This record gives sequence, C-alpha cells and structure tokens, in this order.
Amino acid sequence: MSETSFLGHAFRYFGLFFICLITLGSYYIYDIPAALQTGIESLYKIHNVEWNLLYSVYSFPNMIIVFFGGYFIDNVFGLKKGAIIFCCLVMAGQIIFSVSSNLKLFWLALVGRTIFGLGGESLSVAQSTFCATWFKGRGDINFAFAITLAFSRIGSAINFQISPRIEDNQVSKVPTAIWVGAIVCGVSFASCIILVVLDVIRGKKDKDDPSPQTASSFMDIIRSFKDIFKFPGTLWLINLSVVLFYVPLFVFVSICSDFFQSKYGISSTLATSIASVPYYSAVSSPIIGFIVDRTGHNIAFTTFSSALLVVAHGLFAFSDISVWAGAIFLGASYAFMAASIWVTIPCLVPSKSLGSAYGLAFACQNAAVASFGLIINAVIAHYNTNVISDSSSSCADSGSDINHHSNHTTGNSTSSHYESSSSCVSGPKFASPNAYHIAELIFFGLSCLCLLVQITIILVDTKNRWVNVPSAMMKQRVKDLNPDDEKDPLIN
Ligand SMILES: NCCCC[C@H](N)C(=O)NCC(=O)O
Repeated sequence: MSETSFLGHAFRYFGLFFICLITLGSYYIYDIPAALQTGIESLYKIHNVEWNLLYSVYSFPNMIIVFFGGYFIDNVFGLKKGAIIFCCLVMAGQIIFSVSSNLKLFWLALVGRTIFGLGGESLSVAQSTFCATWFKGRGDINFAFAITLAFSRIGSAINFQISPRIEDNQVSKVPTAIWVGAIVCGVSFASCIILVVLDVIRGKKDKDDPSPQTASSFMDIIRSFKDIFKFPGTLWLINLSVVLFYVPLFVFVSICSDFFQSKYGISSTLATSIASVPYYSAVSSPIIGFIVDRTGHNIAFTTFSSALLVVAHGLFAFSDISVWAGAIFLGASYAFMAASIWVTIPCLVPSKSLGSAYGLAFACQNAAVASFGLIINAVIAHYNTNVISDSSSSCADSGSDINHHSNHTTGNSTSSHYESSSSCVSGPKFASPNAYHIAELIFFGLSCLCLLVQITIILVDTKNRWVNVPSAMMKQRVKDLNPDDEKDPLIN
C-alpha cells in the first residue's frame, strides 16, 4: 500500500475516526459536575467546596498517574492493551458515579471520579500516541491531531447541551443524566475495541508492543525512568510552554464566568456562554492544522498563539473594552496552539518513548493546572472585598425542583451557580473586581513567560532544526528518529 494509495488514506482516516471516538466519553463526562452543578449539590446535599472535590480527585492524582500511564504504554502494557485498560477505568469510574447518584452516596461519587481520573488523562496519552504512530512522518499529522482535539472539545460541548436538558431542572433526573455519560463511555469503549482491531490489521502488532519483560520488576521500572532525563532539552522547553499556556487557559476558564460578571456586569447566563468560546473555537483548529501541515514551522504558530494569549489577558487585565474581544483572542490562541504544539513531540522522541513523552507533558500540565487552580482561588479569596452570599445550602434544601444554569468551568470554590429563587438569598455570588484583577495580572505574567519560552525554542532550534523547520524537514526528522519504520506499510 503506497502513501498515495486511496485505500491507505481511507484506512488511516477510518482509524482516525475511532481514535477521535475513544476519548469522546471521557471529555463528555469530565464536565458533568459543572453542567449539573446545582442538581448534583441538591442530590448529594453538598456545598460548593465538596462539589469541587469531584474535580480535585481527578486532577491531583494525575500530577503523577498520567506519567505512569504513558510509561506503562511504552514499557509494560503496550499501546493497545493500555488503551483498553484506560477506557475500562473511565467507563468503570462513570458507572460507579452513576450508581452513587441512585444511592445518593457522595463518597461513592468521589470513588467513581477518582477511578475515572486514573484512566481519563492516560487515555488522552494513548489517543495522542495512536495519532502520532498512525500519522508519523506524514504530511497530514497536524491536521489529524487538530481533528482529535476538535472532536474531544465537541464531546465537552455536547455534555453542556445535553446533560442540563435531560436533568430538566429536576433533581430526580440527575442520575439519568449521569447514566447517559456512562452510555457515551460505552460507545468510546466499543470504539477502542474496534481501533485495536484496526491497529492489528495495520500490521504493527509486535513492533509497537514492547514485551512486558522490558520492565518486569519494580526496579526495572525505576531504572528505566532515568530515560526521561535523556529526553532532549527542547522537549522540556515544550513541556514548560504547555504549562505556561494551559494554566492561563484552563484555570482562567474555570474562574472566568464569575470574573466576567464581576468586571463587566453581565448576566451569569451570558458569562457562561462567553466562557465556553475558547473550547468552541477548537472546532477551527483542523483548518489551522491543515495550514501547518503545508508550512511546517510549528513553533512559529505556537509563538503566534502565545502572542494572542498575551493580547487576550492584556485586554482582560488592562482594558474595559468588550468582554468578547478578550474571549475571541483567547479562542483563537487556543485553536492555534491545539493545532501545532502536540505534533512537535514525535519530532523529539522515538516512537517507543511517545507514551512517556506525552505522559510527562500531561503530568506537568495537570500538576500546574491543579496547583495554580488553588493559588488563583486563594488569591481571589484573599483580595476579595465583596460579601459573597453562599446560598447553596438554602437552595439545595428548597425542594426537588431547581433553578439552574450550566457552569462551564473546571471547578472552583468561588463559582456561582444559582439564579435567585424564592428561597435563595440574592446578592453577589462572585468576588470583587480588584480580586480578579490581581488574578488577571498573574495570568498575564504567565502568558508573557509563555511567549518568552516560545522565542527561546525558536532560538534553540536554529541550531537543531527539529521543530521550527519546513514540514518536509520535520517529516525527515521523524524518519531519522524511527529507522525501523522503513518497513511500515502505511508510512512508506
Ligand atoms: N478532560 C480534559 C482532558 C485533557 C487532556 C489533555 N491533558 C490535554 O490537555 N489535551 C490537550 C487539550 O487541549 O485538551
């Protein structure tokens, strides 16, 4: 099958469809607590801070677990078995969460979310590794990566549309909405099985799956961890830029709904819609990926993306111009970054280490996002001069019908979640503008650092010529790193 053969292309894109589907469930269920925040608080009779635990139990273990996940893909399970195991964990976690909603047991919900966390991020590593191995050294790899990310973000968006509709403002329907998440995970699991079969057909069954003897004992595992210190400096700079980019994106998105209401005086519904602009904008990244495939010079694109991030946070921090301006810059910034950063990794490590490299990047990202999530919320609480009316308990106990809007956040302890209802105390549910201003200064500073790191990578790469060169040279670099792939029927 030659590279240009129609069958080869069709088969690869058929595989890409299932590569996209394997994380649909995990992206869909990740934000179920946000989409059903009020209902979940009422169902389990919990407060905002306990609700936030549904995110913490996912993020904190992933500071470490996701690296092990990537490492196990490379050295213990292999990609196919690893993907199935992580998909099982995601589905099992969601089933436990669903059962907990029927039994109204919050501790069981936390167990479910923890098990989901054990698989969720590692499944994303498996997805990136599948994408990188199926498309490595090809001219459409940026496009393929961008499609998987766009698809995943559509999964998140569908949850925000569907879950509140199923729940229909009735606590009794919350378990149904959570069970629907389990069904979506079932679809992802079935897709994973199909993908594994396709991967076997692809004819790489033994090459991609290192034998378990590679790391048969705990000491073997510890010893081969040293390999990560052999990763090139550019990969560490890429990881640093991932951290510096995703903190001002993910953490900002988690607090921006309240920030928009506080600074711009807009309604919570509008604020929530604007908060999701960055994720909807990911839908445009395949177009950008298509362009990056033609031009190469990925770091030029990530640098441009960082510059857009600086502008976005500059607008939020220092101007009173319409809130839409900053949100659109942030969305454009995300679309460019998503389409260009992740593809640089196969140019820096050989295929056999891709899982570890993606695992390392996601571990750094999770550690930074979880830590800065706490720091930013602490800063906001410290500088806040508003008296926040915490109406959650009075509302939560006010009956089975709830007055609800979706909160598109990744969880924060200051987030608002109630429209006023007869039994709720009205008043500001968000912190004062000065508190958000300090937080914004931090995001702006991190964005500037991100831009600085991108410029550093460009300078470093003028010598190496690995990740900021025309696409033909990047393809050649991947081939040089993986000489065995000469025999791969789908690559050559
Ligand atoms: N539930 C969120 C999954 C995130 C997966 C991964 N850590 C990541 O950040 N991927 C890139 C992205 O832009 O989503």
